[in-house]
Amino acid sequence: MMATIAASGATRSGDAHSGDVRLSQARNAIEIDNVAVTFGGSSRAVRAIDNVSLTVREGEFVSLIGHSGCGKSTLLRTIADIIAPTEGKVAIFGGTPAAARASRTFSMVFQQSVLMPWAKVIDNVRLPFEVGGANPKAGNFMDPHEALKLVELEGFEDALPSELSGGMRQRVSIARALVTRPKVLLMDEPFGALDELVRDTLNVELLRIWKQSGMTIVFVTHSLHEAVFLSQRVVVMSRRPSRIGGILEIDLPEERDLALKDAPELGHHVARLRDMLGAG
Ligand SMILES: Nc1ncnc2c1ncn2[C@@H]1O[C@H](COP(=O)(O)OP(=O)(O)OP(=O)(O)O)[C@@H](O)[C@H]1O
Repeated sequence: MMATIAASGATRSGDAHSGDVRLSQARNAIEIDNVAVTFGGSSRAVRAIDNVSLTVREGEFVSLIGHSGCGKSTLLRTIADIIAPTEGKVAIFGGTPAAARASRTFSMVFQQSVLMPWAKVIDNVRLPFEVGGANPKAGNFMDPHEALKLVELEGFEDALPSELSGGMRQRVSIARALVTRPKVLLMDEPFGALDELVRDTLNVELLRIWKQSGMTIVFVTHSLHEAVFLSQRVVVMSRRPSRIGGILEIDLPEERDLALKDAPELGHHVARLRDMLGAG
């Protein structure tokens, strides 16, 4: 049975898409309706996720956690139109994931920064305009220089990826994801390969960008602390075939800085998530 803990009634300010968004009045950004994904043929079939239903409101920050191999990436890739559900359906602002992909409604960031090693940072950020069919003049897109400024990489436009640290490379990936001004950002363990201090810095930067942009973010992580620090809701997935084991509402203050990472309130939420994972 799904456990939903403590409604937060969270509100957000600084929304760049539509003014202040009160989540309770927001549109549904993502609707996942009874989705199941089975990989492989009949003799080697793997049921990765089963009977998953979830609604993410516009402007919300939701994290997915669960044991390794439980299907977090599979669920995210189903939203991103990379994997077609075997059963059920996914809607993004009421349309199909394929339509959302075509209209650049979402961007995705992966654990490894997938950059072109021979191309300068600025050209990596411009990539969606070069190969993705996004016309910088047609849409309300961001200047690539502005995207680099947002991730605090001003001055590195002409550097090659090999000249950057792992954290800086991941910032380039985020800038590239932001350049099309997506309404939804799907992030699959984006900071999982980074050391804790860099991860902390990027967590704070991501919250700032989220607040400024008004984006909806779905974030996969193994780190319970990271999930609690960033999110308004954390979705706990059970072991495979994965279902939603519970959802924890994070009723922490809206303004979050690094001091919160060591605060007892955050620790209580982490402990609750650990219990929920144990029960899954
Ligand atoms: N393309 C694929 N073909 C076959 N099986 C797959 C494929 N992708 C994922 N799986 C299987 O589906 C299950 C869920 O995988 P998934 O990568 O979604 O888990 P995860 O929760 O993201 O794992 P982790 O936390 O370790 O990254 C696993 O058993 C995996 O082996």
